[in-house]
Amino acid sequence: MDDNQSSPPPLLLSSSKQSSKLSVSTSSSSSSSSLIPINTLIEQILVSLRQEWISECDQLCQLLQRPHLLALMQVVDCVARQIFDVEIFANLEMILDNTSKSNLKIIENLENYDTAKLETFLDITSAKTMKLKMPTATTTLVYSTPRKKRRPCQKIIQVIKSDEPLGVTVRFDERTGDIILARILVGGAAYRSGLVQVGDHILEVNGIPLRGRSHLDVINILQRESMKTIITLKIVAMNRQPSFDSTANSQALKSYLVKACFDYKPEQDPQIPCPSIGLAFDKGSILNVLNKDDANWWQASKQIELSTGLIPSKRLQERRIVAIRDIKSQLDRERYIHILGGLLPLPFRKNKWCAQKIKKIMYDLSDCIRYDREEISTYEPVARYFPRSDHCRPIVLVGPSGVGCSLLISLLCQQNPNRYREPLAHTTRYKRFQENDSIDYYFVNEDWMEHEIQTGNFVCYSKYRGNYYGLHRDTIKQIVDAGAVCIFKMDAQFLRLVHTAEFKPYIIFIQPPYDLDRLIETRSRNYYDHSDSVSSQYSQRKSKQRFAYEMHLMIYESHKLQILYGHKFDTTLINDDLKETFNLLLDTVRMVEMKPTWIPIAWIQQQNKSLCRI
Ligand SMILES: Nc1ncnc2c1ncn2[C@@H]1O[C@H](COP(=O)(O)OP(=O)(O)OP(=O)(O)O)[C@@H](O)[C@H]1O
Repeated sequence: MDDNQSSPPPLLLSSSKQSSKLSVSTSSSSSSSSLIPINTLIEQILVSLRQEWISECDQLCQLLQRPHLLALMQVVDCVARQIFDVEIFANLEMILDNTSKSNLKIIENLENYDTAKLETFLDITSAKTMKLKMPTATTTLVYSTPRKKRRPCQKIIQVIKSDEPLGVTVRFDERTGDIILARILVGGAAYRSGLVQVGDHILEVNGIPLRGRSHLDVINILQRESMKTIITLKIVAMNRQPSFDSTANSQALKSYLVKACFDYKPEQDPQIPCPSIGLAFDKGSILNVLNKDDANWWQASKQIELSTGLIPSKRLQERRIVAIRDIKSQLDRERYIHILGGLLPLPFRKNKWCAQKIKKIMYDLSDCIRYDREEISTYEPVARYFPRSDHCRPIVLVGPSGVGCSLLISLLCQQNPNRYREPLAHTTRYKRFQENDSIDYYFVNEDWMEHEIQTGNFVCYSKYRGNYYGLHRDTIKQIVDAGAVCIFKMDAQFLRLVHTAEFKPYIIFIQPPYDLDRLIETRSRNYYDHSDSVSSQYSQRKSKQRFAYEMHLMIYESHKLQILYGHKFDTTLINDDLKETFNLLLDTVRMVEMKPTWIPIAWIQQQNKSLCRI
């Protein structure tokens, strides 16, 4: 390069200024012909910085070593070479680690590079780098044929990534035989490269031509090659935007958080376009939905993991649930039932005591009178709720009969009676001699109670031996207004009456251990202590059978509750060892009091609406 040349490339100039300040001896400033690549300059600056004992130098070192910055600098060097026509690449192999022969070919082809396009590419890459946190390094090189009039240009692109998948799906055009990019996962390696777009045609992958092969062959090749760290694609770029479309990108990144109301295992889903990029999740997981462009398959990531995957859209999942519910044949139900999520195989063998019951519970949801068929839960939009001093979220325990909800509540209330309080129930039963009104129960007359039930003031109620028992919403409100934590158990079928913006309850499911022997072991001492005295061996055996049957039923009931109402549970505690369960309960309740928790976004919207009305 001529010394008198008016405008040297800005990045090179700034680098050499920097280097002189840090006393790096470079020959770049003295002679134009010995202009050195930026990457070499950076290495020299790093050597010099590492000799300094200043924390800022450390930070600068880290910045300069970022893979994306280095990738950008490689491209800048290429551009500089084109513009200034100087030999700046002394050693091509050094520029690209792991350079294969095909990569060298790409570099050779850079001779014919369209500089304007390279600059566009730089814009794209830098814009993406600014917008996204990148968990893995993605380096991209691009070679494109000169664009002829109205003809889409062919490109060879290269993505250097970790062992993550490339993050794309393809579809086949049966008419033309083209293999077309159908979907690019937000945040995936291909997305971060910014070099491919939905609609591009893929001609080759790592030098293997794809056209003319069977679908299965193409899928196998793509799956195998896309897991490699360096992947080179020959594509025909269709419908390209002239420059990076930042609005489209920000649209794609507009995410929203949902709580999953079903379990999902992509490898068991026969309909997913590509199981390896599916996102597995459990009921209750919080998902970040990043892209809803496809009506059937959304793109989402989990809260803790950054990688994006495919999940069935709300519409698709709702349709499947409805379809599966109406399947008549038992065999088909068993085949597709996993798509519903949560319908687990039984954890123990059927026996003569409950074989009939099993079938009903597991497969005849339509027969279950408690099940609300109108409610199809797939994803529930959620928001964070920060603890407030004027509203402690009530804690509701739900579980199969006999699992231990009452015992846990009484232990918690004994631990701190001022902080944890159980609301008193109402009853129409007559007051017994030793009982006191407002201490044992609120004793009320039947007309009043029926009227209150009609007006929806009882959050749960039942009739036992001709008498009503129930929990009035005012009794819960009184405890909440007093600033205490209201804790009570309730039948799951009434959850919707209390699962409201007014109370914002935190629902804990108390589950028995699903190991039947363990359940019998933990509960048996209690049972035999309290069971009637047994005289003969026969009646003892009968009593044991009856007890085992009850434990069976508890597990069944628990499964059923999880299937039907699991999406409403905030957490699940397994009541195995009583002391451990109690400690877990205490930790959970304290966590709800002190830390942010997830609530349905609808509760916040409802509250805002009612504030507006005021
Ligand atoms: N972890 C445990 N280990 C041993 N026994 C337990 C455990 N949890 C509960 N129990 C016992 O199980 C019995 C039933 O408990 P509890 O009455 O609390 O159940 P519940 O869920 O309230 O049932 P229900 O709704 O039918 O009243 C009690 O005798 C209790 O002592």
